[in-house]
Parts: sequence; C-alpha cells; structure tokens
Amino acid sequence: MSKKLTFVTGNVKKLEEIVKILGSNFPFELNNKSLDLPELQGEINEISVKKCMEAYKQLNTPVIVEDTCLCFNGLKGLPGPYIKWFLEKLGPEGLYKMLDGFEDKSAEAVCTFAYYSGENDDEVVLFQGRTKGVIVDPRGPRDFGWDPCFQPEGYNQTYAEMAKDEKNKISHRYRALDKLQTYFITNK
Ligand SMILES: O=c1[nH]c(=O)c2ncn([C@@H]3O[C@H](COP(=O)(O)OP(=O)(O)OP(=O)(O)O)[C@@H](O)[C@H]3O)c2[nH]1
Ligand SMILES: [Mg+2]
Repeated sequence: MSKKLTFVTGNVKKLEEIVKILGSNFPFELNNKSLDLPELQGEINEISVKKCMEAYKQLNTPVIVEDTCLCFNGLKGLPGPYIKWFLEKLGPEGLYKMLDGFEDKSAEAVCTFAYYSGENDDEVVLFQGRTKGVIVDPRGPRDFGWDPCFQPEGYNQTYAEMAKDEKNKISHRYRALDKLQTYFITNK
C-alpha cells in the first residue's frame, strides 16, 4: 500500500519547485494542502518542528512542511526565518539596501523540510539544505520572492535570472529535497 503524505504550504511557488525537483522519483503519494500555518519565533530547527506539529494537529495525518530562511552573514543570520516579513515590507531592493553599511554582503539560503508521521514514538524528522551566495542589487524576473537579490556562490546570475532548471539543481530547496528523497526511498 502506498503511504500518503500531505505537504502543507500556502506558497504556490514553493510547491511548483518541489513538484519539479521530485519529479516521479518519490515513492509515496504526495498531496498538497494549502494552510497558512502559524510560525513561532525561535531558531530555524525549532520553528520547523513546531510548524510541523501544528500542521499535524490540524490535519491528523502524516505531514510535511517546509520553512525557508534567508540569513545575512553581516547581520549575524538575520532576517533568517523572518525573511517573509522583511521581503513583504521592503521588497528585494530594500533587502539589498539593508546591507548598505555592511561590507559583508554574503548570505545563506536555508531550506528545512519537517516530516511527522504521527505514529507512536516517532519524532519530527528534519531535512536541511543550504546554498551560499551574496545579496545584490535586484536583477531578473520578479515572480518569486527574494530570488532577484540572491546570487549563488560561483554564479554571475541571480536565482531569478537563472533558468528554473538551473536553480533547481543547486538551490537550498533542491539540497533539502535530496535528503528527504533519500530518506523516503530507504524507508519505503
Ligand atoms: O526568492 C525566493 N526564492 C525561494 O526559493 C524562496 N523560498 C521561499 N521564499 C520566500 O521566503 C519566505 C519564506 O517564508 P516561509 O518559509 O514561511 O514561506 P511561506 O509562508 O510563503 O509558505 P509556507 O510557510 O506556508 O510554506 C516567503 O516570503 C517565501 O515567499 C523564497 N523566495
Ligand atoms: Mg510561512
């Protein structure tokens, strides 16, 4: 019997990338449920665990959630998990300008998937992927969040300027999904 998992996100762009990256190489049926889950403050892993438990509480079925952070090294990791609100208020230009007074423009995109089966004795399992880069004056299409101001290390294009398939080969999300996929393939 194929196990059913529910991926909970309110973000269609995330979902689009996840479906593309996983392709047909995923051993379980993955449904999507769009809920805007409350996110508590704290460290990255703690936020993901709590978000996952909240999803389970609401749906009472095996769940996967994802949380994305954008950490500026010059700001000691901030905005990190709060990037959504900074992006919403400042846009990609504002994110770039935040680093005006800082020589260090380096950053890290961090993607954390959290899975909870709901079974007795099981705990939330985390899968994390990180991609290093620099924050630049925005370039490229505006269809996904802070992509225009994040230029991955070793590239001269921003995430937004790269072809989607190219981003999906090196992104924080790809790296996290790679671990998640391996876990589910070995724990079929
Ligand atoms: O340019 C981008 N490239 C990406 O690859 C990417 N991944 C996430 N984001 C944005 O960063 C914030 C994360 O917050 P977040 O993880 O809480 O997401 P969310 O609230 O939109 O969805 P969810 O929590 O329901 O899954 C939100 O503003 C997302 O739009 C990205 N922007
Ligand atoms: Mg969210």
